[in-house]
Amino acid sequence: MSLSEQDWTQEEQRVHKVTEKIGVHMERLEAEVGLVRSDVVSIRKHFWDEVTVDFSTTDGAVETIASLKQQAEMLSERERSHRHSSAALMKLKRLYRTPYFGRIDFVERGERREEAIYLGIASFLDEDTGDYLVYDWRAPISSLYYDYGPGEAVYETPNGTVTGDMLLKRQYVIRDGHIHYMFDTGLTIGDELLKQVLSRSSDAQMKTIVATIQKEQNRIIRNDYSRMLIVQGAAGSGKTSAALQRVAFLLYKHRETLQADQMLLFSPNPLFNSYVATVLPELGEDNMQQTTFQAYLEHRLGDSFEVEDSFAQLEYVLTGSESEDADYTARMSGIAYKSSVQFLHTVQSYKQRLERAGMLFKPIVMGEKEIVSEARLHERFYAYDAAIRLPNRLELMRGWLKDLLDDFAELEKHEGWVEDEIELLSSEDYHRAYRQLRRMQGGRGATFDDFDKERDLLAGFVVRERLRPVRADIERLAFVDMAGLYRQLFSDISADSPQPLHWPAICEQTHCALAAGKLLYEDATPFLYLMEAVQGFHTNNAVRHVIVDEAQDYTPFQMEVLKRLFPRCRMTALGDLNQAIYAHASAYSDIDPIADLYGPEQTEVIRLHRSYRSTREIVEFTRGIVPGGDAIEPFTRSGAKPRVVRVSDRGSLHSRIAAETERLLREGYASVAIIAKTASESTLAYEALKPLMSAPLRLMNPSSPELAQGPLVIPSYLAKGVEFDAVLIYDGSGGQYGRESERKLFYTACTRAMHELCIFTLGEPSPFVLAQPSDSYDFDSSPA
Ligand SMILES: Nc1ncnc2c1ncn2[C@@H]1O[C@H](COP(=O)(O)OP(=O)(O)OP(=O)(O)O)[C@@H](O)[C@H]1O
Repeated sequence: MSLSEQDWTQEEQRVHKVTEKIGVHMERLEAEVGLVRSDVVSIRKHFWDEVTVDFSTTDGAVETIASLKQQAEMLSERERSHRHSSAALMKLKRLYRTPYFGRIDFVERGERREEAIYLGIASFLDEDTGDYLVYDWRAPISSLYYDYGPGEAVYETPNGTVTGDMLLKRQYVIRDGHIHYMFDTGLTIGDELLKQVLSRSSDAQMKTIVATIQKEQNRIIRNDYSRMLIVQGAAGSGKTSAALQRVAFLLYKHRETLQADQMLLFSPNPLFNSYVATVLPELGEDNMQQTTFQAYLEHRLGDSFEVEDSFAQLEYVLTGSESEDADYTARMSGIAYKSSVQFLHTVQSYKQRLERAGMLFKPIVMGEKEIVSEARLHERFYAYDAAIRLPNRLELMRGWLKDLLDDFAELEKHEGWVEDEIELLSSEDYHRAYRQLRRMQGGRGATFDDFDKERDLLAGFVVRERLRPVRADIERLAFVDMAGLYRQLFSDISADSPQPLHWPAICEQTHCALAAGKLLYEDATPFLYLMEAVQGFHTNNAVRHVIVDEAQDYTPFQMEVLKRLFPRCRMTALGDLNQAIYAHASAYSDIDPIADLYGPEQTEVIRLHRSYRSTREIVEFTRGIVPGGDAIEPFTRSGAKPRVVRVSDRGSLHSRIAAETERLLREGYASVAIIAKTASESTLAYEALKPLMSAPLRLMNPSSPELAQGPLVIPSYLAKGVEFDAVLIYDGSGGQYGRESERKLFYTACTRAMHELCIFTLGEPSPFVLAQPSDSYDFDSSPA
């Protein structure tokens, strides 16, 4: 629809008027922020001037504490106010540059007058008239913009449904107070604008999408009733984007009760964490908490075991070969089994059996001396009423053991070694003992003037110090032999359940790793689950919403652990079965294990079929790689066809890749990723390519904290969730991507490309390439 000159003039004038008002408000707020800041500085500087310190009398102490408290409260109130007004100022600054991006004219049923609603990243009120000059994109009425085109339209408010007619829907690109583009649109949110947005060059940070949210994405963002929302969507369909705008939406809708630190995102890797970290701040919200499942495993098990990480497992899986290595074959079978629902059920029934028999304990010892034998622990445990749950029995045992330890300590005081230790006490220890004694007696009458008493107290101190680690072990239930219980589980399976292939070798591998103090990645979560089932599940009630990105990579065990860990939270799980790259992927032939987590009543599944990231040509090529790919719809943005470049030796491979990278950089692409299959192949590629390039090349590995700008080399599994202007597959030959299990990895790597995709192959291309229609890519086998 073409817009008249008058429209342009009016709209320009409005932008001018609104930015002017925002400017006035900003100036006022800037002054306010300055004042509050100087208050904070001054209170911090003169904190002690205002406090009269007097601890010589009880009244003096009470007064001192009261004045300290008052001073601290005043400081924290000023600090809060500073944070608040600084955040408001930041928001206004953003609005000043881009006050709004959309407009709808809406007339409510039964009303005469239409209202023009302008949408921006935050609301802005005209103080003189009380009118909204800009509506927050998350306000109830703003959903009209995302859900409807001109015509009848409906939106939900807390007071019910509002129906009416949308007379106009207009989009703007406003930068620094000037309208760059403006057009009226139909039902979808301007394909034109979306095309422009998607055509731009990517960088190391994800962008907000509020101006161009699509209807199906809006359903995800505004869904506020399901306990579990599952988003199953094609690569590049906006799952992560929708989830992040959803966080912003929920923070807005529940602003009285929900804070950013009560929302937690589980990311596939730390690189991804940094990639998405700017989205919420750009929307004027604080960032939510971000972590990885691996970090959680480390936190829970890292003190007792060396926990293998998921990437080390993947490296093993991707570099080994079934035909050459029996260990490898057994481990692959073990990974699949240990990640299965069947194994989850086996662990659950094992736990039930432990209620009646089979618990294993470690004797409680001090050095060589046994304080409580294994047999006694065992006997005590099964002496409790069988109806008492395992964790509760252990809780009772903990109390019992602490009492036993006190009795033991009392007797131990008279042993010869104690006398020797007292003799050896340094003056520092002696003073510690004295201070401890004072503390225990509440600071009253503690003196070392009586020799016997002194000896007794020092003996108590010495024994207590010696028993400190024993007490700590009892506190953390270390007397339960968890490694033994996990090992025993495997003998149990031998007895009465169906066993996977290569069972003896799987048991052997598990035992060896445990004996070396290691937990293989596939064992870590089952082990944690068993530990929690026996000792009691850790829970976190503070977190109210958990978002699991790349949920297809989570095993049923991991999902179960998350469910139990966050019993009060709602969950959003984002996944794409076509990108299930782990060896345990067969655990999900569909999303059932995730869908079953909270049951159908509490679960909603939304599917996204449209892919926005890549050009039509790239989507048309990549969707052929995966089963069911026909359902993936490309967005109407065109670019060059993917290229397949076949070379015959590694030297040409490197020179061609270097030349291609340089070309792409010259053409203005900011992010060019050379994606290798594994970390070891990435290192090899990096070392060879670095000297051939004029631009600085970066190597990404599992411990890289953030995605580098510019050209980089990255292992395929680390590129998950992120995107690049151009992707060069380092070696897409049949040798590298030939096994069925590598299909999804190859798909994941190729779908990282936004504008250009080039697959280099050393020899025969992968069967996943050759299976594509030959007109879906350009083939080049000429020498460099
Ligand atoms: N409505 C939209 N408006 C503008 N850009 C969008 C929109 N939806 C998605 N995009 C863009 O498409 C790209 C892919 O989005 P995103 O990473 O959220 O997809 P995804 O489904 O999580 O992808 P993957 O599963 O492949 O990691 C991003 O650049 C994102 O900004």
